[in-house]
This record gives sequence, C-alpha cells and structure tokens, in this order.
Amino acid sequence: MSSTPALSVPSGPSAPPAPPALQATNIGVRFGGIQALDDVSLTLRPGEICGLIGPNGAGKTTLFDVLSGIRRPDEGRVHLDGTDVTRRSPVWRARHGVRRTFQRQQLFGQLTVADNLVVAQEWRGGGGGLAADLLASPTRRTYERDRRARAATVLRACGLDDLGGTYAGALPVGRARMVELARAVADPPRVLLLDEPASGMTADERRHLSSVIRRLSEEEGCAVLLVEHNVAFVMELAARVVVLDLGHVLAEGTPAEVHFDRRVRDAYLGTTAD
Ligand SMILES: Nc1ncnc2c1ncn2[C@@H]1O[C@H](COP(=O)(O)OP(=O)(O)OP(=O)(O)O)[C@@H](O)[C@H]1O
Repeated sequence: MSSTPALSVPSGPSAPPAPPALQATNIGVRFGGIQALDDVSLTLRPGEICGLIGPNGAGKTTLFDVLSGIRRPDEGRVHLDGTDVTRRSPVWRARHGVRRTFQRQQLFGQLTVADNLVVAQEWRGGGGGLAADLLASPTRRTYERDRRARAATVLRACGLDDLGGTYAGALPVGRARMVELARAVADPPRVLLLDEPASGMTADERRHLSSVIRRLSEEEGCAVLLVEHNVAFVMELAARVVVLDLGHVLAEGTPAEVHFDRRVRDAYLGTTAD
C-alpha cells in the first residue's frame, strides 16, 4: 500500500518544535459586498481538539471551506505542517491527511456502510488500474481485503460494527452522522474538520461521539477542529475554543475563559453558556 507523503519535520533533540498541524493566517473572504471573513487567524496543534463557535452567519463554514481548500481566500495563507498549501486543491489536502465532514450529510445512500468506508480509501489506487479491476488481479484483491479490514476496524471503534451491511441511506440521522465520522477517518487523518457532527444525535450518541473524537486526538495525534451549534458539547470536549462573529475572531481561550467573556455572551444574546 502506498503511504501518504510525509510533510512533517522529523523531531529529535536538536530539531525545532513541530509546526502547527494546520495554520490559517490573516484570512479574508468576500462574497460581493459581504466580508464573510476578515483577518482571521487560527492555529491547530497536532493532537489538539479546538472548538469553533459563533452565531449564524459568523463565517464558520466559510473558514472550513478555506481550510479544506474548497474556497481560495482573497487574503491570507494556509499552512499544513509548515508547508504553504493556500493554492492546493481539496483533493491534494485530503491526500495529505486533511479530512472534513459537512453540515449536510454526504454519504452514498445506496452503498452499504462498509462500502462507504472502502470507497473513502480508494484514492490510494487499486494497483494495476482498470485492467486489474476487471481481471480481479491478486494485487487488487489484496488491496480490497486490506481496505475491508480497515473499514471493519474503524466501524468497530465507532460502535458501528453491527451496521456494516446496512444501506447508508436507511440509517437514522444520529447513526448516519457517526458513519460520516467513520468515513472521514477510514484513512487515518492528520487534521479533522468536523462541521456539526453532533446534530441530530441523541445524548447517548453524543457521548459516544465525544469518546471517539478524544481517542483520535489522544491516541492518533489527530488535530480536530469542531464546529457545533451545541455549545455545551464543544465546551465539554475542546481544550480551546475560538469564537467567530461577523467574520472576526471575537474571542479565543479555554472553554472557561470563553464562557465568561462578556463579548461572547453579548454575541449570543446572553444564551451562550446556559
Ligand atoms: N456562497 C455565498 N455567497 C454569498 N454569501 C455567502 C456565501 N456563503 C456564505 N455567505 C455569507 O457569508 C457569511 C458567512 O457565512 P457562513 O456560512 O460561513 O457562516 P456560518 O457561521 O457557517 O453560519 P451557520 O452557522 O448559519 O452555518 C454570511 O453572511 C453568509 O450569508
């Protein structure tokens, strides 16, 4: 199996500190007369869980689009492991470990849950191209087996092992959300951008989601940026929270610091922390 090209600087006694996993600097995005993001900077360290919150229209999705490469910013730069990726495509970034989920579900509803995870690994290629696919070459079969094994491992880790054979389109919302996370991590990510992962989940499902995200950060060193309207969920999970409002960074700090920040409370009309 080919491996993801390494971007990180090797660490050692005399090596400089590892660069941030992902860094956005002075990002500006305009839609005609609307300044959706204005001078926004954000740093994500390896293994860190960072929350990104803000009222509707604050610019959270636009920032995700910039970080994942879907939208090129009018101003500012994006660095991945210290490498400038501002002009790199979403596909290039995904291949270098930046994975994303979307506010609206993006599963292949007519594939099984397991197949959704196998397809997520297909970018690595099948070894031998179309001919090998058509002839079901031994190499191709080995790749397929490895991917099915990885899919099964991830499904188990996400508590979805009983759903591998279920069509993704038949799942209730909370389960489908968890499958989206499983699909995003089917190929191990370095940076995970989660857009409203808990929406539609029950309290039990949210607890399970938290534990899966924590494991990814603590055991695999994955950097996680989490957009959620469920502020309590973010405050409980994230070590650091960035608050966007009207395209600006309004506040940044620990959940407690943000919780007691008057500007944040005003932006949420006093409802933020309750
Ligand atoms: N494609 C677009 N064309 C024009 N304006 C846009 C476009 N996408 C976003 N905007 C505007 O940019 C601003 C930021 O929108 P964005 O969707 O990033 O906010 P958000 O914080 O994700 O909001 P929500 O929480 O409602 O999803 C809003 O004023 C929005 O109307």
